[in-house]
Amino acid sequence: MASIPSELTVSRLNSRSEWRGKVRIVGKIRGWSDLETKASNGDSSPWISVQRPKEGESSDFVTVSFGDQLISQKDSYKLDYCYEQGEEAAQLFSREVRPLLSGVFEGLSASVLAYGARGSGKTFLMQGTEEKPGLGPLALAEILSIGEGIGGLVAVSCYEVYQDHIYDLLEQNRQEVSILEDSMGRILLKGLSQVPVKTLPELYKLYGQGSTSHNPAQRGKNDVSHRSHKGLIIYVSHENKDSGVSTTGKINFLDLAGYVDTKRISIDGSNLVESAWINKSLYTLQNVVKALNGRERVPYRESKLTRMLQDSFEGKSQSLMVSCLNPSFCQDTIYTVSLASRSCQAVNQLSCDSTKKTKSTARIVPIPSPKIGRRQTFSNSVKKYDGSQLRTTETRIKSQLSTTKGRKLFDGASSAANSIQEKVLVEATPTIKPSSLIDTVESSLSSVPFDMEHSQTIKGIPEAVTVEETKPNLSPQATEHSPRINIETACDTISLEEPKGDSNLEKENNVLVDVNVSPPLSERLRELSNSLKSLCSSTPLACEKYLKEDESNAIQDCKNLVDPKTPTVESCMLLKNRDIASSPLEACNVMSSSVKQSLVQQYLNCLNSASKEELKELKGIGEKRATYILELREESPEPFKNLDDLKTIGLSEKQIKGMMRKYAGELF
Ligand SMILES: Nc1ncnc2c1ncn2[C@@H]1O[C@H](COP(=O)(O)OP(=O)(O)OP(=O)(O)O)[C@@H](O)[C@H]1O
Repeated sequence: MASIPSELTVSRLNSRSEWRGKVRIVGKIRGWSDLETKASNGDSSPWISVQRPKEGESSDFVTVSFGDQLISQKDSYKLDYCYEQGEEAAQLFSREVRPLLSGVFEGLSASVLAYGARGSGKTFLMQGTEEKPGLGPLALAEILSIGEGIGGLVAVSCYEVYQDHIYDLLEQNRQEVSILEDSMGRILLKGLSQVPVKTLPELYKLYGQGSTSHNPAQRGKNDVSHRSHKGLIIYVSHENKDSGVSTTGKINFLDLAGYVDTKRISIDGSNLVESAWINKSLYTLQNVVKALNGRERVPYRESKLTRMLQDSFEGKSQSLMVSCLNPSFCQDTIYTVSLASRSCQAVNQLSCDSTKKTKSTARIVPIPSPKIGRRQTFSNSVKKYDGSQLRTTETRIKSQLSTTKGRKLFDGASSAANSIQEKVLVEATPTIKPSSLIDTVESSLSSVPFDMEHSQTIKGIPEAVTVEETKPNLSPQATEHSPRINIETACDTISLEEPKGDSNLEKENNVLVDVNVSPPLSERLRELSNSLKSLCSSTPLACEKYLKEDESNAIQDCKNLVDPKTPTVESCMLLKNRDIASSPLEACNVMSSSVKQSLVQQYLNCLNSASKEELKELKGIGEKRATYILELREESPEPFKNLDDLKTIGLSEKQIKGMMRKYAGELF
């Protein structure tokens, strides 16, 4: 029988004791570059110091401190470990990455993420050079040598995440990759090629090939800086000769784009959008890491980055986050390490309390086992719904508005995104195209929100859950790819925090979710989801169709839903409201929020697709803003995903709120 080398299993088992939570967070101080060594004239003492726990101390953490004549106070942060200058990728690999590999051979997923300020050595650590290979090549070399012994097949994918779009770097035309989820909850990356590799030089060749896609000459004129997250996935497939069961495991190496404080550094319009996307995905990632060991719903869907990593975080998967630190003064490095420390302490606080917790919320997500072939891509086994038109949104909104409270609707409208204690029951708000006014039974079902008070009256939602801030998932992608009602996602909890001054960090460290409360929210919501699904399935045709396996049939079926006997929007909403609301007033409130979201979404869709002349007719959008919006749309097809995104065109929160009030008021 082909078995996994015992030293790997042993090292993995040994490593588990160091793994307090699902995510281990370590620091890595970058070595001096040749240029820096020359410039420093021999005086190159780092501004970061690392204190390790003294013998006899109970703490396992290391403390990272910053001190320098340039900053007055000394800040210190706790991490699981910190690698100092002189400790290179090879050491980090042996101690942190090698232990993950046996899991990969067992069919599990793992991920290694490097993040940090610009120039903090992320690429050097992850990719390295041919002389000094980084973590990705070191892992591949080890996987190839083990794979050879057990007859395993190894393949790789390379991708980048640019402004919330994923591109295949091994395809010359930079094909866009879509994230799909099958009925088992497995994440499939449609359009991402997997190329078999047998030797390390083959990987370097592919890297070179992939990096030509980064060649500015091959990109558009607005694409000069092109900061993006870049990833390498190594897949290992092998068959257990005894059981005949074949498994595919994978390990994801992600070189995250550097964090830049856009408030501190002046950057031009296009870079601002780029940085905003990068920072948004980094905040989401931080929130995902914080939520992973808790009962909170993990907000994977808030960015493509975290969504695509979902199955590398779930189940038995383990992740390593390496916080890369500049050896000389860099404000963004302090911010990076403070994020790392917060995530680390959240993870560890939660894992310390794990003995008090009820059973884990983690699902074991089976990993797809594609047959690895030349440029093979995952086939799309997931149904997709094309948003067929049943009736006009306009009519629906007007009729809904007649039952709601007009102006009050938009108190706090600057954030459908920010409204505290607002919850969406299902994952996606309808995507309403101004031209066609799409409406669907599903999107109507999807647009029913409820607030925490309501949520606490629903069977299955624990009252003691503290949700700080929540926002509806307005992502059109979510609608596109996930036609089924998914209540868990709706309850994603994110903290919409801006980068804070470091003085606030201590305070924030204390704001943690009370983990002693049980049972897990996601589990209880899953029960609720199932009861709603059965409710839907008791109505003929409509809801059921989304669950069909065959995509084209489903699309055709949805198109056929013009049958007047199809359950109407109202009937579906009524059914739902009856479940959610305990009184007519509550039902009315639920409907109000729903209408508010529909209007917000319609407004955003208009910003994302209307002509310049139409844009200028919108309140608050003049000639300049309309031009800028068109520029933003050239860079990203849908730059406005929530009302907060209007800040990128220079509108304040107050202005956004005022605009939305007028917009809603004019309907009357
Ligand atoms: N351990 C090291 N020893 C010597 N030089 C290093 C080391 N790590 C990184 N460098 C050098 O520091 C510079 C920045 O490194 P790198 O490009 O990896 O940073 P980065 O964090 O990926 O930057 P960006 O965010 O801009 O992509 C490079 O010139 C690199 O060669």
